[in-house]
Amino acid sequence: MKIGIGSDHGGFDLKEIIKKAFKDKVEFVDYGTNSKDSVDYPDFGKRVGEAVVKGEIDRGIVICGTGIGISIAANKVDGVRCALCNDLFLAKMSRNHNNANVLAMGGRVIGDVLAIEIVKVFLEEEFEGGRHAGRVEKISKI
Ligand SMILES: O=C(CO)[C@H](O)[C@H](O)[C@H](O)COP(=O)(O)O
Repeated sequence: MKIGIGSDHGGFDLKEIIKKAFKDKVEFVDYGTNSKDSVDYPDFGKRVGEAVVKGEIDRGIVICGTGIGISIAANKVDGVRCALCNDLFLAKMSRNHNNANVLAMGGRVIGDVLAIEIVKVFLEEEFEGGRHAGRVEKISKI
């Protein structure tokens, strides 16, 4: 699976940890940032969101300090369903019910071990379709 990943300075450390943890299982495309120097999270949410919609990557992961700003930015890209998941249940539901194509997390909110488990769930869980398909379709028409 080809995963795009991006962060601002608040998510940079966690981005690097996620890349290292999944390096044998996942092909990552890193959309930056590349250091802890202060940057603006909308730039990275946009890059990853656009890459998903263009089909350059299968799914995206975006990380800022809280996960809030970068998820809002990614969701501005038409076709993106970015879910801010700072726990395992939300990560599972984001795939099963919402067919989320981008995962957002807060690098200043959750620990490394939990974040790795969240990514694992996000990558493994599938969309259930059925009654959820029409709802997701309605989202795309908004
Ligand atoms: O959490 C964020 C936005 O929702 C970002 O990570 C920002 O970095 C956060 O707003 C804090 O910014 P700062 O410039 O590092 O204080």
